Amino acid sequence: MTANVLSFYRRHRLRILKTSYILLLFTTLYNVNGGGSNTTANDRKDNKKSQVTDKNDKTLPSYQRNKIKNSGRIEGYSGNEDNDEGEESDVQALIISPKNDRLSKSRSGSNVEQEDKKNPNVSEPTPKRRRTDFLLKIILNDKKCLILFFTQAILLIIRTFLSLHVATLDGKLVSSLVKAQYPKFLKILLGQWMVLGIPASFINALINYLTKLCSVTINRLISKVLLDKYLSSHHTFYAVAASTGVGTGTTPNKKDGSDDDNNNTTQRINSVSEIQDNLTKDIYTFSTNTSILLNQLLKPMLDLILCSFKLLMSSTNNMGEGTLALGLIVYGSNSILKLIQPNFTSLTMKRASLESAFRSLHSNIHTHSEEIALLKGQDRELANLDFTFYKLVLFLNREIKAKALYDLATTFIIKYTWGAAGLVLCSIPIFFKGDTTTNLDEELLIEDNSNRDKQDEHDITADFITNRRLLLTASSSIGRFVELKKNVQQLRGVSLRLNEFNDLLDRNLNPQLEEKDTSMIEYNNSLIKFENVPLITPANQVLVKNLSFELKHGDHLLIIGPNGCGKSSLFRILGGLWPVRQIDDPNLKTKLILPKRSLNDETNGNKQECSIFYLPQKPYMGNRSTFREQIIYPDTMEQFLQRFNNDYEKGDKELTKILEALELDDLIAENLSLILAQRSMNDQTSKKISIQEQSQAQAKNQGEKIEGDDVDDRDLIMVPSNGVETSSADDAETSSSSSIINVRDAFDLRRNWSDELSIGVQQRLAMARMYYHRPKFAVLDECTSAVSPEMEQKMYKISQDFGISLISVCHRTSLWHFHNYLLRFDGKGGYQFNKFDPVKRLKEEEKLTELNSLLDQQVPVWKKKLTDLKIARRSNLVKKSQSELNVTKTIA
Ligand SMILES: Nc1ncnc2c1ncn2[C@@H]1O[C@H](COP(=O)(O)OP(=O)(O)OP(=O)(O)O)[C@@H](O)[C@H]1O
Repeated sequence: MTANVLSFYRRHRLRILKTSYILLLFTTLYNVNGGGSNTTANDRKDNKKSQVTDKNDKTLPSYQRNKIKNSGRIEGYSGNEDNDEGEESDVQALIISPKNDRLSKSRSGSNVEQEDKKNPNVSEPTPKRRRTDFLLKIILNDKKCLILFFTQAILLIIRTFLSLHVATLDGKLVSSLVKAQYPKFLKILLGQWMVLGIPASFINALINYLTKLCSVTINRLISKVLLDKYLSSHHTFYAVAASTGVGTGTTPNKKDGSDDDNNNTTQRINSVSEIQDNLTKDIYTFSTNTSILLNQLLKPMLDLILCSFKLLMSSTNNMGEGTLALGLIVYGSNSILKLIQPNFTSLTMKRASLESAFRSLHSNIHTHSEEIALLKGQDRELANLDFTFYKLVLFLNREIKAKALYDLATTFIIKYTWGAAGLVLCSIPIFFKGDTTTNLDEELLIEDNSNRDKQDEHDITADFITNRRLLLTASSSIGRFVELKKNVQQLRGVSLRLNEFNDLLDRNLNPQLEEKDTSMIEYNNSLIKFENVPLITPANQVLVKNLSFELKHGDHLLIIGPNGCGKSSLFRILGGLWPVRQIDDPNLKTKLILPKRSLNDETNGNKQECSIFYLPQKPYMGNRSTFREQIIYPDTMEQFLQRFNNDYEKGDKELTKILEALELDDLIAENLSLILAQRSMNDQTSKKISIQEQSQAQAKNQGEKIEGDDVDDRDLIMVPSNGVETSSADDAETSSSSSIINVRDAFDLRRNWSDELSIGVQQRLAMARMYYHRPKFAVLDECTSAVSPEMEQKMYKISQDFGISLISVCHRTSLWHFHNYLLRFDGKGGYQFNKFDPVKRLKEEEKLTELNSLLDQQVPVWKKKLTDLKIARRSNLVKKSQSELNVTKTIA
């Protein structure tokens, strides 16, 4: 039986060994991909362990901990050194939960239901399988990407064959060295080894180039898809920001400490920064890691297969079995490594989330620097920053600890255990030389003893070097597999983040919303009609149960009411930012008729006229855009040129007219003077540089070495000239006078508009925008609050002269006479909509004011008189009773 098996094995030895290698390789590969699920439990164990050890973590600067504790303003922070456990568990809860609870929520039933009930925009949770498709689909659907991967694969195969050839040449080289065969050595070195170097270097460089090209291509593809979705409509990016940013929490609540609460808080804190990271950092990391994936996967696989096959075919006996044994050792030790491997997927997600939270706080300070500075809120901000930074550092410490043990084990096992096993394998033919020749005829061996010895010596040296080299390659390939496992998990972490973001975008894509709303929404460019429309906030607060009114083009509506009654909310529904909800009463039908929202709607390539325009209290000023782009926003330059038949002058004239009407023509002069100042600065710099260049040339001629700060000065010349025409640097002295400057340059100037212009000027500039677009309806939400009363009157008057129907919220009665309809909210869910006679109403208001002031003046006077009278009456009574007493006394 044993003999049969042995003979079968001998007959099919090569096939059995090859199949075993491949099976072993694929099992290892499977572990690379499937390791994540196993490690979750380990990771939790790690986290628990580190939670205990980190309780006494003193690695943080004490000032941070003290600062956080002393501030006592962070919600829920115990502020007690002994009570670190609470804080730890809170931070831990935050860390354990994935970055974003969008995913975890979608897996936990009850939370989803509650959340979905609250937010009707949230659709059914997306199955996990769909998520994995998104990035893969993008890559697989792109031909260029596939070609790049395919070429990369071919090049990697060629490189592996070249490496094998180099290994064989190495063996031959050393063998000829040992035998002192110098001509043969030189022949192999120059004739084969060096020649092989040419294609090898070319292929290496090409692989590097293709990997980078692949990374850029994937980056471009994913960025395009996500950005297109993100900015697909005015609703999507607003809803995405609102859905992640709604909420008041700034720091986790320590005491209730539930995971979900913490998750929600993390999500809210991170929202803005998270989106930025998703659209920049995550895409970059994903594309870079994906582009090197093939290299990481294919190279070690090919190396392993080819090296082990080569070892199998080796002239040395039992080398194939030895390699298989080595493979089994590797498999076993790899399984041990798995036990202590941290979950890199979750580590990547958590780190990214905490980093985003920290960055988000920084950008918040940057955005609101003036307000915070005026409120002297730096201590509070520092405490918040410290707290967030503390959480990040705490997590990083844990991550380092978890990785350190793993790295230690990996290094020892890969470098030393596998290295030693490889050396033992290589030494077998040397130490057991007799065994390798047992099959040879003994007689022949005795006869050719001296010759065979020489031959064996040659074979053994060459084989040893070749085998050693092959084993080294195989061993480093297995090491790369272990690395690959880590990278694949990290890649999975990033792709989960991107998939979550994609799901969020999908949920907020406008078409879904419109589909739902088509029955309730109609478009009419000359009419705004609310029919039984409830005003409900995204937080489900009912502001007005049932609102109905109608406004035709040519009418002007004034909206008044107390703060928070829903004036701006009405505009949000009108602007399509909040969904239109169906009224509760089944007998009533909800309908909203409104003008077409978008300014940029195009039919057959022609831009349609603007139908509705919104002016908020704080106008949006796009920094880094030109003055012209500021006024024509959101139109592009192409649309501007199209409107004025490519005639800049005509367009700028129109803009100047608008600015003059708003008394903003000063801005043109201001821009021109800024350009002049900037240009003279540039002139001076170029003059300075030309002088320095001259002196440098002179110094060179004299053989002197010049030391100077010319590099810094050169940097100055990089300041953009903002389209100002300047003469050449040669006649720098005369350039100021000779250069031409015109109004067009003033409109081409780029400035930090939101920082450099006062709110009043910004409001006027926003009005200029409206005049430029000349919409049919304009929503003015306290948009003139920072403008002088005279200018305000002028602005409203011009608007009406342009035929714009105004829907305004304004507290000043001086603007009432511009309106003929009134919508009045009472702040308790009720409203009145009437025709509005401003003259009558104002007269009544004036009467009321007069009466009020009269009362204000008269009431204290009459009050005083009443008091005096009371006193007088009391004193009269006393006097009377005294006189009566006297009379009685006299009578008596
Ligand atoms: N994005 C939002 N999510 C949830 N609730 C909101 C949102 N925006 C506003 N609200 C709530 O809706 C209510 C009405 O807000 P709105 O801005 O419409 O008031 P307003 O009448 O314009 O007040 P004001 O005159 O002070 O501007 C407020 O209670 C506010 O808290």
